[in-house]
Amino acid sequence: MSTVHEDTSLEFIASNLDILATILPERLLKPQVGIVCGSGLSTLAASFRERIEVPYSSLKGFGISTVHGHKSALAFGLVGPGDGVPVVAMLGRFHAYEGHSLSTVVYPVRVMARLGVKDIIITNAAGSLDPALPVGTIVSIRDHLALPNLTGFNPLLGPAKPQYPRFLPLSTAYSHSLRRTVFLAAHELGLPSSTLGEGTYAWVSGPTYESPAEGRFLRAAGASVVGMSTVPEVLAAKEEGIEVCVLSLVTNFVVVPDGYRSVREEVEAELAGRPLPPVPQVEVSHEEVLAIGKEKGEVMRSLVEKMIELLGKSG
Ligand SMILES: O=P(O)(O)O[C@@H]1C[C@H](O)[C@@H](CO)O1
Ligand SMILES: Nc1nc2[nH]cnc2c(=O)[nH]1
Repeated sequence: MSTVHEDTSLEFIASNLDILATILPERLLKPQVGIVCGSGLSTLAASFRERIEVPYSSLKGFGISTVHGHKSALAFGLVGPGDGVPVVAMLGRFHAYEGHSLSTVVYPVRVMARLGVKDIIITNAAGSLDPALPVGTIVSIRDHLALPNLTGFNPLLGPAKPQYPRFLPLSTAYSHSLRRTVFLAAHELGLPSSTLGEGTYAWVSGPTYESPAEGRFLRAAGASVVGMSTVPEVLAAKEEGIEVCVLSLVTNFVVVPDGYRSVREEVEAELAGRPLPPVPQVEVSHEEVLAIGKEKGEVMRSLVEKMIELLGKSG
């Protein structure tokens, strides 16, 4: 487990506001939109105006992100024309598989809430379980399937707190209004319709990628993409009353063969002098995930920026 100080009281979380007030100018101190950058996607914050990066190490209660493709800093800045919309981005997130507790995983979202963030755009790299969502597609998430939550691993476990609902409904977790904004932004940018899909995100703990049987199971259960993050942040944001949008970048296909070729038949055919064609041995890697993030990061960035612009206009 993380060695981070695990005080999640509102007072402790809010003490970061005092630290930030000594670093940031007034106009950056009250971000309206929060962004969580997924694996390889920290360039989402590359074009913030008046950008100021604050390392997690200079704040209280933050972990350190240990995954390649994640930095450990918040980036503050302005997005869009005119005065711009004040925003804050997590340039690196925490995953439970790194050994972080779920309180640490969701902690930055709670800090964003104290800063006054109203809307959050959570991004991730994910594997596709649906041939209609090929590599490079950005998937606007409309629902989730969280096996860890169903089996007792939920960031909201713990004593009831008066400021939060005890039983959080999730039927509206993925803001309908923000999901509309995603498609309106894509339209304004003239993105081809194939760039953007819609689907359900399955959260698994990782760090292993799915076995073929697990992939088949998740697909049969209704998941469109699968990843190792996001859902804890969604739950905390919803609990904090923040409107949530999730964008998954498909970086790979989950290997889901329809069945298994019998190795007995393969060996017997070979011995009989009629060898069968070799079965391709496909494996996903984090390097591949990061490479697609790099390749598609610009499209994701323009989409997120256009969304923020539209949110700024609608107040
Ligand atoms: O932080 P995200 O969810 O974008 O990262 C994904 C899930 C794992 O952390 C990693 C696997 O390649 O990418
Ligand atoms: N669990 C999981 N996470 C991913 N993140 C990026 N690709 C994948 C994948 O195929 N499976």
